[in-house]
Amino acid sequence: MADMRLVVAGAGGRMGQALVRLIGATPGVVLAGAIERAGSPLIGQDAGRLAGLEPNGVLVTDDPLALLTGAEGIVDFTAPAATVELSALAAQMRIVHVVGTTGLSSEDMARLRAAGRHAVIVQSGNMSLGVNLLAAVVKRVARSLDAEFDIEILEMHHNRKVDAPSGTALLLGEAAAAGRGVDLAGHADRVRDGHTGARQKGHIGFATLRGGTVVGEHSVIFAGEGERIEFSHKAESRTIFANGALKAAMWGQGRKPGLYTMADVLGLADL
Ligand SMILES: NC(=O)C1=CN([C@@H]2O[C@H](COP(=O)(O)OP(=O)(O)OC[C@H]3O[C@@H](n4cnc5c(N)ncnc54)[C@H](OP(=O)(O)O)[C@@H]3O)[C@@H](O)[C@H]2O)C=CC1
Ligand SMILES: O=C(O)C1=N[C@H](C(=O)O)C[C@H](O)C1
Repeated sequence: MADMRLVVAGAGGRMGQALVRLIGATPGVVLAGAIERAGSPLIGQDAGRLAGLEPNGVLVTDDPLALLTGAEGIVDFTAPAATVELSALAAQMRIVHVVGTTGLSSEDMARLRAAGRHAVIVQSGNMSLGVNLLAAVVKRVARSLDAEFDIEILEMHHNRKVDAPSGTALLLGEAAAAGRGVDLAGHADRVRDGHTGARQKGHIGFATLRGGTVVGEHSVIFAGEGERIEFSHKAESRTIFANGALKAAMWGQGRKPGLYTMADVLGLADL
């Protein structure tokens, strides 16, 4: 089978550069294009050189439509508005759209679901194997512990991150809520400030730290009477996310259109 031709959206960003490097080193995929937003100073630059490699001849453009006609997939770690637009183009082209972008609203998710009628969309707040396994463990543990155990989710990221709580923290919160059989939206304490009153039983709390160059760290804490169970994941490199994203792209090729998650890709969905 011919190599899967992939376009990287946000190719000049932290994740975009990691993807360009990994695509160059991964059998079965080839870099078919690189996109940045209109007006970006990166337009016209060589994507390989931007990623710290030898020039690869793929020049960054702001015209996704032209690139996607010659591609089987797009890997997208950008911003919510861009991701929603790209999902509509992926639907038009009937290709695979891997969405790593976080900070998506429920309206954005509805747009991705609609695009999934025609495209294969794989969306996850964290593409790593470790975090998706952690989510499966958290769901299972939450099923066994009642609301006497308070669930708190703590995350830390680098000082350039723009959304909070992180996509991973929310994914872990969804897993905990699913294990408990409740909906996260009605049970999440995403921010605490001032005289909040005592903790509400059954709620899932989030705490956000930002600083330095931390790639991504998450802990889920089950705090009970006289004991505490903690599960953590520490990302040491962005390659783990890029690796998951490429796995998702190849998994999606030839699959029925739909909105999928990394749990589907990794065979963890029924845990
Ligand atoms: N799911 C996962 O496993 C992971 C998800 N992420 C998420 O991925 C996203 C990107 O993270 P990161 O790489 O660190 O961020 P960066 O800011 O480094 O990169 C984002 C890139 O996307 C570009 N961009 C913005 N709008 C558009 C557009 N309309 N078209 C094309 N490119 C665009 C930005 O350009 P400009 O700077 O000019 O705006 C920038 O180059 C975040 O939402 C982050 O949370 C990150 C790591 C793992
Ligand atoms: O912005 C980041 O850097 C990351 N974003 C994702 C998130 O919001 O959880 C995944 C990872 O933790 C890095």
